[in-house]
Amino acid sequence: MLKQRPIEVMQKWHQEYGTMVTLRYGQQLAISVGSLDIAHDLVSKRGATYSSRPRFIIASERMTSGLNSAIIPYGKKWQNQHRIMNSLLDSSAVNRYRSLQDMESKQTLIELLDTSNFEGIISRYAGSIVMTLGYGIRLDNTDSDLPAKLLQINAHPFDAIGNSYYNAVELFPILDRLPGFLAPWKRLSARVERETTEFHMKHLEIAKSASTWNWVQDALQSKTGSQVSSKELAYVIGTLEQAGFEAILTVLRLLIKAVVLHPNCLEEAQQELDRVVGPNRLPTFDDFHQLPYINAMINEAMRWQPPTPFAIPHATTQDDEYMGYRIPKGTVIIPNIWVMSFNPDIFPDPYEFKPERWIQNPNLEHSPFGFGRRICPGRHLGWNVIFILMARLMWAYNITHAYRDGKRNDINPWDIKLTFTASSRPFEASFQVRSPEKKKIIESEWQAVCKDTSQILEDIQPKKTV
Ligand code: HEM
Repeated sequence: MLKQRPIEVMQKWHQEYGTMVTLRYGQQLAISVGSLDIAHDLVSKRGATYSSRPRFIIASERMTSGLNSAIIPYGKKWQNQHRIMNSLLDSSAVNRYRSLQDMESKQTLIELLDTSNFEGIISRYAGSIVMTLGYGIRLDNTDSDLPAKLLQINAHPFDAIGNSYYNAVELFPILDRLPGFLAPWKRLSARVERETTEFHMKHLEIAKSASTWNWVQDALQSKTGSQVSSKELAYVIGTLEQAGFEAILTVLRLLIKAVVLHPNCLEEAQQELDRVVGPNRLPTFDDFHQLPYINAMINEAMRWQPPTPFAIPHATTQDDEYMGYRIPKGTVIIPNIWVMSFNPDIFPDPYEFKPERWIQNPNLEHSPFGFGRRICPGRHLGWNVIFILMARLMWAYNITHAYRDGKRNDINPWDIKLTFTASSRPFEASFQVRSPEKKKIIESEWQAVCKDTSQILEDIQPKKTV
């Protein structure tokens, strides 16, 4: 059962007061929006007004030099960074990255033949894809500490945003003028800033001197990318690495949990895979449109336990009026994805994991990637990386509860770490290959696939026009 956490308190307020709940803390006004239509009306349709972020003195200005694309205000700097990110992540760019995901998902399949300890394995998968694209650095085994480091670097600013002690500084910015010995956050922020900058700069340099294509080199060849400073570019790519890695890992873990807890859904997915793909080959990206149930599972997982329950709060840059209400400049807008996801009028039995609802009603809508101009730029890559691995895992394996000393390791579906993001706490699962024939296919596919990072990057770089 859910416990009363701040997120559920807000849910109660929405049930009591309706789809828009106004909160006031100090001088700051915030509106939690619990309806998809209203979020679209405001954030998507009135993008010129609703695309900034609240001022984050500690998380943005101090900890990340005002350069973390996800939390900087709307304006020229964000537009430049957005242009760079978009050219690396629009759907045509993302389609070129498929061969890398093909190889990495095959490695994941082969690793699971020997162990069910999936956490390190999916972490390597997600980390290797973003680090290879970003910098040409492949993680070919689970020993690398880079995935853990990416999580840590990403956590610093977002933990600061969720920290009520630091929020006092955001509410009363005058506190930030206190001398260092009375303002301990300054020392901590300076350390975080140093570590984050060193981490991103180190990888930027590696990527620059790499012999093959990567995101850094791609960006440097563009007009905008060549005009921003090295430090800013290091942060743009670094933000993609940390945000992308954490989000992909969170959704993969969530889907594995959903599959273990809902064997009927795994069975349905396997029937679809057996029908469309058959026993003699792995699923590929070409099967995407013939696998609606797998796509419905991904949709439903992100609805059932939204990875970013409040998106990232937006802020208004001018006064506005909506349905007779005045919304002043500087209002924080919280697209409350959590509340939207559990609306029983749109999603009956909202706490149940029911992929079939997306098949029964193809017009069903939700928005796990946020809204408007700040919508997640990594959504196409994220979906592909998750789709191909889940399709292959469910084709190849039965994924069930783990047993220890004959006793089933039960999983509490709602054991979630809820901060700025919602991520399932570690749990165990068992992966058993579905047949000796499938094992052979996994082994032969892994043997045949090109594992040479340089060759793969060479092939996926944009083709020059002559
Ligand atoms: C796979 C699941 C993912 C989910 C559920 C997700 C979700 C989100 C959400 C809700 C936002 C905030 C949008 C808003 O402000 O309205 C966001 C922003 C962002 N995401 Fe994702 N994301 C995912 C994958 C990725 C990937 C793979 C990358 C990078 C490769 C990425 C990079 C970013 C960045 C840079 C932003 C900030 C955009 C801005 O402020 O302009 N995300 N994401």
